[in-house]
Amino acid sequence: MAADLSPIDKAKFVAARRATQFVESGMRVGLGTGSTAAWLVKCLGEMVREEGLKITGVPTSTRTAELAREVGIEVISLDEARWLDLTIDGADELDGKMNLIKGGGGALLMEKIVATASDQMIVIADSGKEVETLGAFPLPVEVIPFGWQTTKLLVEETLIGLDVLGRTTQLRMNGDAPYVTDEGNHILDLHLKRIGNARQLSLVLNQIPGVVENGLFIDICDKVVLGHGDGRVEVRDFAAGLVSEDRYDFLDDGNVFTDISD
Ligand SMILES: O=C[C@H](O)[C@H](O)[C@H](O)COP(=O)(O)O
Repeated sequence: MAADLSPIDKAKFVAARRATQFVESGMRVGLGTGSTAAWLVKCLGEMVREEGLKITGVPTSTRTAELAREVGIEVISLDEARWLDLTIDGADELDGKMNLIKGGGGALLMEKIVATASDQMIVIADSGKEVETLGAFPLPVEVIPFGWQTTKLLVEETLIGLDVLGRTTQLRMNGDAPYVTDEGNHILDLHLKRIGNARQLSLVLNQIPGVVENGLFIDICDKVVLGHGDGRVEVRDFAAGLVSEDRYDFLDDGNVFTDISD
């Protein structure tokens, strides 16, 4: 599964693979969206098929639902599960307090609902996603299509009084048409460059009529599994700091080896 990967894909893969160590049989697991989460779903699928792992997955997008079914993971809805043991998902940016920007792939709304409905959220990412201050990655804000231009103006007006460096907002496009999320909404990408107070920004954005949710995940993530291009992978816990650092070796036959002790 891991033959001939570029360094960035290696980093994503080892983060995903290491995170599977936190998944136990019987768990209800929130399955994230994006290229890193796709590795996770593939690794979990392999464990279901070859090692008898028994889990039910709650996907955070139609893309992830399709992939999960394809690799053999039983899929249920959040309404069926109600509450989850664990969610594992990627991120576009993460800071030292484990606050995140998510939604680069348009799945922020379902991702935030699923992560919040979980006892624990683990973020898997390549080390390039780590930043000192959030904001270089454009912040996705999901808005309902009705009156989106007015909502955009209100968002821009709101940004004037806040601690951000840039204030450009753009409707996300899919070719010539506005991008439409799984829930039928549009996305405004906010180019803020630097977000001084992410908690305040998140609260203020969600008060604007027409805004459904924003991509700031504050105090939601409990653990980060950070992969590096050379196969190293760090596990960090919000409470304990750095918990472990392991290294995966990529063998010529495409197999991956490590001796993780926990
Ligand atoms: O909407 C998409 C999600 O928030 C993704 O988890 C995020 O964009 C990271 O994706 P990737 O793992 O592809 O960088």
